[in-house]
Amino acid sequence: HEHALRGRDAHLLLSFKASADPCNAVLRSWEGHDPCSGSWIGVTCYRRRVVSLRLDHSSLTGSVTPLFGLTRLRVLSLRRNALTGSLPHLTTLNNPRLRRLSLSHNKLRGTLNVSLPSLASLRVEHNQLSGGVEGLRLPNVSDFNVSSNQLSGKVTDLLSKFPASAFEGNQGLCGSPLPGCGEVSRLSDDTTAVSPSPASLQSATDSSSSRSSTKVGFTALLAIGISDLLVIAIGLVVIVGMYLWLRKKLITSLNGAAASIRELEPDKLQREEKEKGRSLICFEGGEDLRLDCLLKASAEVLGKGISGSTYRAVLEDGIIVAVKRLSAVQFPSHCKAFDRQMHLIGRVRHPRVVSLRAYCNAHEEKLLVYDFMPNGSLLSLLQSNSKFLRTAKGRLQPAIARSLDGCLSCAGGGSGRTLDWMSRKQILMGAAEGLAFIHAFPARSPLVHANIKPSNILIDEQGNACIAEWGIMRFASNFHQAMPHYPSGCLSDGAMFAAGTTTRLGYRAPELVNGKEQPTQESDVYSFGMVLLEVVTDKEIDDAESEGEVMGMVKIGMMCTAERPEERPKANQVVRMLSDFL
Ligand SMILES: Nc1ncnc2c1ncn2[C@@H]1O[C@H](COP(=O)(O)OP(=O)(O)OP(=O)(O)O)[C@@H](O)[C@H]1O
Repeated sequence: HEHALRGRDAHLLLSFKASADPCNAVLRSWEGHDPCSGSWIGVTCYRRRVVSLRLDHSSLTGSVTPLFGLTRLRVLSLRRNALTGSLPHLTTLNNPRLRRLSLSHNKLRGTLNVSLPSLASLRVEHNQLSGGVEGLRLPNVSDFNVSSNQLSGKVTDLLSKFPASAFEGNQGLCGSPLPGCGEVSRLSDDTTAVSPSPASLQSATDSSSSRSSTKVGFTALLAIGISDLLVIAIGLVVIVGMYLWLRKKLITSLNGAAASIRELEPDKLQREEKEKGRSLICFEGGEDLRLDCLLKASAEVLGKGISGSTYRAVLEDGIIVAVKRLSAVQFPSHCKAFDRQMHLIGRVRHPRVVSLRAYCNAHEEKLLVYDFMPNGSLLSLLQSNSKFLRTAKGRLQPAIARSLDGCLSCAGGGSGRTLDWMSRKQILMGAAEGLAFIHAFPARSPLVHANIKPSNILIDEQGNACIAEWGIMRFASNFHQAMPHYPSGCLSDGAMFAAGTTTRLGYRAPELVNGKEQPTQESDVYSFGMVLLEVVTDKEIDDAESEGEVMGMVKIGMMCTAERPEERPKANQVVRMLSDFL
């Protein structure tokens, strides 16, 4: 039975592929009948059943319907594609385990009917969904957004706890937290009530003219005047009295409230501080991560650097994340600025930047949870590509050679693939795009990566390079020691020569060597330039086509590694220059 269900998972994924990627451009790795072989991009399995499918920003088209036949699915994330069609009625019957459904920024139509107690996150903003929201029965959803669709009708009581931003951009939706449904019609009623019709105006004129024609005696006029004055005076006394009474009440209650806040505050703060210390602070896409689950997850060390160790953690639901455990020596304090920086990093979302999904800043533990990049780092690619390792492996006993493969994958998943010229250019371009995005991100002061080196350029499921681990190093206590420089002998001589560097500074810009200057966007460009020179001057490039281009790329590297920071190009200029080679 299980075997048949596995076969069904494969069949459903392949029928999704047929409509989503008809040209076989993105889902090329979806081949054969085993989605759990580890080679199908975006697919995560647990006990050989598909539990997660993440293919954001993948230019997919067609219908998502086949995917809802995956009965073990927990996470479905297909944001920013061009998916069309409607969503089927989702119930516990078909999708009993679905926890996260992220289909924002697509072209989905039809109505929303989802009754799933298991669902914790529903994001379908920026689609063309229509109809009401009464079909959403989601008692446990904590992350919800249906904004910028064509939904209409009243927001149900169950959903009214979400902020207005979760519903905005739907012309026809009304009711808390949006303006009330009756308000528009009441307003128009009021308008008709107060705006006099021509007929009523006519009759008012008639009656006033008839009054003026009536002769009223002086005594009567005096009596009317006095009674009017009396009414006004009484009214004034009542209003002043009420004002004084209300003012007194307000002051008493405010005093009481202030006193109670003062009394509660220390406790409350302590409690919050404690809770904060124990829990994860989650950002977009990490909403259902929990610290206890993370600590229980089976983990494997990916590597250890100056800033701490990184683990590959497989959570209960089969989701894989990378957890960076910051070294207590380098990051001993628990400062507010660190929290502010993490919140900033958690907001940065770009296909070429590894997303921070959550973090924990407790006194005894600082954990950063990132998307896991399954194809290792540029460092591992360069190493597994190196002649030394290949020739060494040739001379070794088969068993030892196999263990060398293992070592490479420990060091970040070295694939052993040949790094051809085109891949090198694409990796550099991806990293430059990620860096340019970080540099241009709006923030109070310019954002800086401060740790650019090949082990922080990671390769995602689709083979794209992404920039990782940025913005942390400025909190390291021994910041300058921790800055990216490389153990002598590792950076290729070609790169050192091209950069005109005689001393072994590695990726560290010369202005940072005295230990007084803080890293800047210019020093990031320097580090990137060193990486670029290393990638393009590698003796292993044996692609004849590349010969003419190498010199052009070296020129870019030399510009980036100019001695004077102000002479270096900006990251976005580097992107433009690199694009000429692609
Ligand atoms: N999100 C991730 N997905 C997959 N592998 C990762 C991820 N983050 C880091 N790694 C890999 O884990 C290994 C260890 O990374 P780590 O950041 O701890 O050390 P480092 O980059 O060598 O040094 P530093 O501490 O200076 O950053 C590296 O090979 C890195 O490529």
